[in-house]
Formats: sequence, structure tokens, C-alpha cells
Amino acid sequence: MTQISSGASEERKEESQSPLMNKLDEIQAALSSVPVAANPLKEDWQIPVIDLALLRSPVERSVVIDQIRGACENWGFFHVVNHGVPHDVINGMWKAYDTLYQAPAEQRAIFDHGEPFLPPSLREKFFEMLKSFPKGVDLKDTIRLHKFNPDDEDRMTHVPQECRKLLCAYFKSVRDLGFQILETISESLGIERDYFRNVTGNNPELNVSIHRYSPYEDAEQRMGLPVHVDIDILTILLQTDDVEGLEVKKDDRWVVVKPVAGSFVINLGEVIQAITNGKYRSVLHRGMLNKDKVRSSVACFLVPTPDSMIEPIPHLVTEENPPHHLIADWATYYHHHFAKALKL
Ligand SMILES: O=C(O)CCC(=O)C(=O)O
Ligand SMILES: [Fe+2]
Repeated sequence: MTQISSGASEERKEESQSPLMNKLDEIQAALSSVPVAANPLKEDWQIPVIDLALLRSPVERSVVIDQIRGACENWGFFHVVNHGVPHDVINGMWKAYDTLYQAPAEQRAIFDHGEPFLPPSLREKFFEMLKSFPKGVDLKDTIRLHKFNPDDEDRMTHVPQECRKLLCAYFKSVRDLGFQILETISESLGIERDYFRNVTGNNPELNVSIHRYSPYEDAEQRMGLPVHVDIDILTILLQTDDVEGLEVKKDDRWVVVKPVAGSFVINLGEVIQAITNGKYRSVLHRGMLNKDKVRSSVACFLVPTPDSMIEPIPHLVTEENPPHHLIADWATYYHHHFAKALKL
């Protein structure tokens, strides 16, 4: 595995000031104390809503590309509507959701990857760290499908039979949408449309987290999903459209991502931040709980192939803006990220 970096002490100096290290410190701080709503909420701000139907119009395409550039620079998050994923495919995902959550524990143990998607060698350390955190900061239930390839229905024998087709149809469609959005993100940077797909290896395998946030009476004192950034390329999130819970960090405030009927929430992962050398942002977010309603969400993570080189686009590196992130193949990058988070 390749790892290109400057000398060790220089690297450490750079890291101690990097946005990534600030984020990791904030994640640690938030995890070690309850209650969690430390920063004031900004109720009237909203993440951008982008209408993808306009991409088909030659006149309006450039307007949409400009909106995507603005959303990526300022928010790292946006809704997409008119995205082309059919309603019945989305309804099929919700049906599959019920089937997966109703499965008996012994069956779920077979299809649910269980723990977060961590490098195997760091699992033990991660669980040790978790023990030191107070209870009540990670109260959701999550079913995880690891390296899920929706083209491979025949090999999906571990997933309940009645939802295989539904999951494949949904994740194929959502993966296509993700790839299409990556093209518009490339276009917004003035680079070839297939830049991201090429450098990250066009990986057909997805990671999937299917969350269920049960209600808690003292919901404000607790946390469903702790503060984090997504360590992927792009996340495409489907959420219940009548219950709030997702919050995004913006200018030191938490902004509620109000559900928009029929939309997907898109957020940029760490990989886009690394490849754009900080021009586009992967931002902190968290999942809050509700007093009396269940909230559900389905996160689909596009990830690079292990040998993809994660390095900044050359014209986004300058003397004043040297590489912010480790330059390495994805397997190394991923390991390094978690090792830093665990302070190893
Ligand atoms: O449930 C949500 O709204 C957020 C999920 C999320 O951020 C994640 O799975 O990484
Ligand atoms: Fe996330």
C-alpha cells in the first residue's frame, strides 16, 4: 500500500491544525458529555433544495451546477428533488425496512453486519473507547449491510428472501443517483464529469445503515446518533418525511434538516473534502431523538475501492493551501482516519 506524506513531524504539525483534527476533537468532546445540545439551534436556516429535473434543460443546467457548487462550499449538505428514483422503488425500500426490523434476532444476526464499518484491526480499541462514554449518546438501532452489491441478488442468501428484490431495485437506483450527483459535482469544479468515479474506482459495493430512532421521554437529554462526519465519498439519505432529527453544523450552530417530501438528503463525505483539498466540505452532523415519534432513515454510502488513490486535484493545491489530508490509497487512508480518531 502506498502512502505519500511529508516527514513525520511536519505531518503532525499540519494535522494538529487541520480541519479534520478540529472535527475529531469536537466529536470526542461531544461524546464525552450529556446533555448534548450545547450550541444554539438555528431554526430558520435551511439546507439548499436542488431540483435535478433542471439538469435536463441546457439553459438551466448551469444554474443547477452553480447551486451545487454553493451547497458544497457552504453546507456540505443539500436536498435533491425530482431525482428520478421512482416512488414505488422508495416504497419498496420502506417495505424492506419493515421486513428487516421484524426479522427474529437469530435471522438478523446473519444479515446485519452489526458494528460500525471499521478497519477490523481497530475494532477492539474502538469498543474500549466506547465503554468510556456515558450512556445515552447513541440510542438508535441500526441494521448495517456491509459491501452490499445490488447487482448480485443471487449471492444475497443472508438477506430475507422477500426483500432481496426490493433492496436491489432501491440501491441500484440510489447508486445511479449518487453517481449522477458526483458528475455534477465534478462539473461544478470545472473538471471532467467522470473524475470522481474514475479516481474512486466506480465501486459497485455500497455500505448501508438503516436507522430506527425510537422515542424517548427526555429526548433533549439524549442523542440518537452521535456527532460525526461520514468517511465515504457521498451519502444519499432517505428519511421519514414527517419527523425531524437530523442536524447539521453550520457556523457553530446546529441546523435542523427539515424533511422535504420526496427528497433525498445528500452529504459530502471526507473523500470529497480530501480530493478538493477543503474546497468542498464534509460537515459534522448528528441524529436527535423525538419525544413521541419513531424516526427512520436509510443511509447509502458510496465508498472507493481499496486501491483508489485519495489525493487532491492538482490545481486545488497551492503553496498557501498545501494538502490538508493524508495522501494514500483508500485502505490506508481509512485506517489512518480511525487510528487518529482513537488517538493511536
Ligand atoms: O439518520 C440520519 O438522519 C443520519 C444518518 C447518518 O448521518 C449516518 O448514518 O451517517
Ligand atoms: Fe452521517
